[in-house]
Formats: sequence, structure tokens, C-alpha cells
Amino acid sequence: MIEFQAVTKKYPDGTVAVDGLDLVVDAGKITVFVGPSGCGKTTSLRMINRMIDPTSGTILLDGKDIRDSDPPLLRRGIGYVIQHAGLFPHRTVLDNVATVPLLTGKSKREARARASELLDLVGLPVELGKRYPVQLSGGQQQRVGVARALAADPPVLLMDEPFSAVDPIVREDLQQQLLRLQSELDKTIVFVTHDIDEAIKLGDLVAVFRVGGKLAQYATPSELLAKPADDFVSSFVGRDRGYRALGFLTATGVPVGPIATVRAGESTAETGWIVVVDERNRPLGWLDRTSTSDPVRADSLVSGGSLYEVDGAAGTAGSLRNALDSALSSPSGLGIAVDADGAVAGSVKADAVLDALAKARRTGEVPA
Ligand SMILES: Nc1ncnc2c1ncn2[C@@H]1O[C@H](COP(=O)(O)OP(=O)(O)OP(=O)(O)O)[C@@H](O)[C@H]1O
Repeated sequence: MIEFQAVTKKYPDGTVAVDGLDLVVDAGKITVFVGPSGCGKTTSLRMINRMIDPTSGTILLDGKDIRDSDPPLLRRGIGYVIQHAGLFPHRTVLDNVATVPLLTGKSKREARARASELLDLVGLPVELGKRYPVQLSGGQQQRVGVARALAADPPVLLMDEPFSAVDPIVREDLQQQLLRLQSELDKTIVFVTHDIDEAIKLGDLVAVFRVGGKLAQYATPSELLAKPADDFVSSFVGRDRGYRALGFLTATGVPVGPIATVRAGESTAETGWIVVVDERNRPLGWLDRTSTSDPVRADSLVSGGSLYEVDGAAGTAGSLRNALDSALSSPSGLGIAVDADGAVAGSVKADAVLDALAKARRTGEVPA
């Protein structure tokens, strides 16, 4: 656990970067610091590993005042990941990751073996270890940065805009991977971003900062969307926060209706919009059939939008956002519901999602 107690940082030129910060970062959780540029996120983060010392106030790590720790020793227990990964350009990828185990007294062989394990853990082929950082893509470099930060198995991980410099698809991938890693590793992660979507996706708790280094709100993503503390948070979280909030509500109450399907190559008496499926009943695409003589071929389909995931056996369902997206993105207006194996389980209508939404609004689960 990391505790900020009345922490203020004033730079020599008089800039107050962080102003009276009180905040508890829970162990084993992802806490995101988010806010507009210059609101003191990075300064707050760097005070945790003593790259910057507060002007006043106290930071406790597991109950101990970090001022009493020797900075290099403190940092051994705190991994640090930054934008562009910050890798050593003249060392191979493997040696970049092996640096920390070497520092902690492991032999070269042990350090490299550990580095290989870590590359695997972050989803990189071990062969890439022989390359130099410049020979990797931006996303791969970020993965190496994460592997290096994890090398000493630190309980705490500080991540400063680690995914900001990569394109949106790679970024999404890195975010998913961080969530997967975290589900295995249970680190105490403090993650800085200026992107509210990233904050909502990754954070167990999200701290919204305003310029002047003040904490505007500290809450779970769903609370932040449902009950922004003030106008600043509400505008920062965005006008489509109602829509984002749908991502936190499961669509278990939304009825799954019938849907017409036909296997590719087979015949059917159905007309109108039909889902063509493969031999395992997985959707291949939509067919708009005007007459029963139209062939059912897999090569002339209209691709369907996103799929709505339900698991009838487990009684679970995707989010309302997932259900609504599937209905709105489908050419037929019917969202395709699929089960855990990806097989067609039925259909979902936008109206049914909107009814569920109206109910959630009445109970205050999402903002009206
Ligand atoms: N060394 C410094 N000397 C003087 N002012 C500084 C220094 N470092 C940061 N600041 C100022 O402190 C404030 C907070 O900076 P900080 O980098 O913590 O913000 P941030 O929220 O991380 O911003 P960004 O998202 O743009 O990185 C800003 O006004 C910044 O200009």
C-alpha cells in the first residue's frame, strides 16, 4: 500500500505541481492517475520512487516513510516503465532485461535465463532477445520495457504514459496484456495517463487531477462515470460518459431473441437478413436474401458488426455496451449473440438494451 499524506511539491521556480495530495494506493490493484497536461501526475508518480522529493508531506510505502529508505534500494522494489520504453540502445533486448537481475547479484547465465522467461511472460518470442531495441516495433519495445521493469519481481510498478506513443490497435493490445499480466501477478500498479478511456479500462481506482496539482476525485471507474464530483470531472470524463458507463453493466436482463441462420452452401426457405454460419455454427456474415432462389454462399456476405457475448450455461452476459454495439453495428439491426465457443446463440435488439438502460438510470447505476 502506498499512502500520500498532505503531499505538496513546489518547484524552485514557484510552480506548485502537486498541492496537498491525500490518497491511498491499494496493494495488488491498478490505480490510475489521470488529468490534463501539467496537472502533476508525473510529479506525483516520481515522488513514489524518490526521483522527486516532496516539499512537504509524507509518503508511506507499506507503512514506512520512504524518506528513510535509500533511493537505489527503494527503487529495487519499484519497477518503472516510461513512454518509448527507455531501453539501452547499445544492448540487446535480452541484456536490457537482464540488467536488473545482474545488479541484484545473479550470474550472467541466471540473469539471461530470467530475462528469457520475462520476454515470454510479456508475449515476445524469445528470439527477439538477440535484437537491438531499434530493430523492434514500438509495441514490442514497450513490452520489453515492461519485462525489464518486472525483472526484479518488484511488488510495485510505476507506469508513466507507457502506451501513449503507439498506435491505437497496438495500444489496445498492450492494455489487454497488462490486465492479463496483472491478473497473474497482483502487483501494486500506479499508471499515469492523460487518456480517460485508458484510465477507465485499466483502473481499479482512478484519481482525476486538475491543473494546480489538486485531486479532483478518486473513485472506481463506474462511480466516476455515474457520479462525477463536479463540473471539471464531468467535462473531463466526457459527454459520452453515459455510453461509457454501459461498459460496467452486464446485460443479463436483456432478452436474447431468435435469429435466422443457415450453413454456408445449404439451402433455406428464409428470406430477409439471415446469418450464414460455418460448420460449428459460428457466424460468417449476413446475407440479405430477397428471394428463396438466392444462393447461400460465403463469398457474398455483408460483414456483421461486433458480437454480443453470452454464456447461457453460466448465466453470464457481456456488458450493455457490448450488447448495444452489436445491435447498432449490425446491417440487419439485430445484434448477433454468441456463446463461449463463438457459436450463434440468438439475437439482441437495441430497443431491449435501451429498456435495460432506462431501468439502470432509474436505479442510478448510470448517469441520467
Ligand atoms: N523541474 C521542474 N521545474 C519547474 N516546474 C516543473 C518541473 N517539472 C514539472 N514542472 C511543472 O509542474 C507541473 C506538473 O508537471 P507534471 O509533469 O507533474 O504534470 P503532468 O500532469 O504529468 O503533465 P503531462 O501530462 O503534460 O506530462 C507543470 O506545470 C510543470 O510545468
